[in-house]
Amino acid sequence: MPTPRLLLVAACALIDADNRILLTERPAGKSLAGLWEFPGGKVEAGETPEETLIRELREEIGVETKADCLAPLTFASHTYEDFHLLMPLYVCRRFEGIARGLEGQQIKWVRAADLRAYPMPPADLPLIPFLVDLL
Ligand SMILES: Nc1nc2c([nH]c(=O)n2[C@@H]2O[C@H](COP(=O)(O)OP(=O)(O)OP(=O)(O)O)[C@@H](O)[C@H]2O)c(=O)[nH]1
Repeated sequence: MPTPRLLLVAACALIDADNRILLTERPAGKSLAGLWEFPGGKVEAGETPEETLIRELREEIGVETKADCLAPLTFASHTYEDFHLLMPLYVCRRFEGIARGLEGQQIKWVRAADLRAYPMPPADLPLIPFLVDLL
């Protein structure tokens, strides 16, 4: 079996003053619909992962942040059917704005210990212990 193409996606664990993490629900019609994920998206040509996250946080949930406020935590490396996902996970505690689902998606602030109650894409499951340790 040939190795599927590599897809670079940047994701962010946004953390509020109560140490809760923001999850967003993948909308109906998309792949992995209904699963809860970290905000983020594909790194487009000419973007750094930090630029991707600043753009996606603005577009998806109306939150403003800066590259300085994005700290690398860990990454996911997972083979899906059509691609191999490489997904750096950043942590961000400093942001402006009140997060809301600007694309019609549900959002939830979740304690690290409760993350497993939310069905997540398989690539995300190995990331949970890093957040539990951090928080
Ligand atoms: N943003 C984000 N994407 C994730 C996570 N976990 C995970 O497997 N992914 C995958 O990474 C890709 C993110 O791409 P995207 O979110 O920009 O893509 P998209 O909305 O166009 O989705 P689509 O290409 O499935 O239609 C998706 O295939 C998604 O399933 C996560 O925690 N956050």
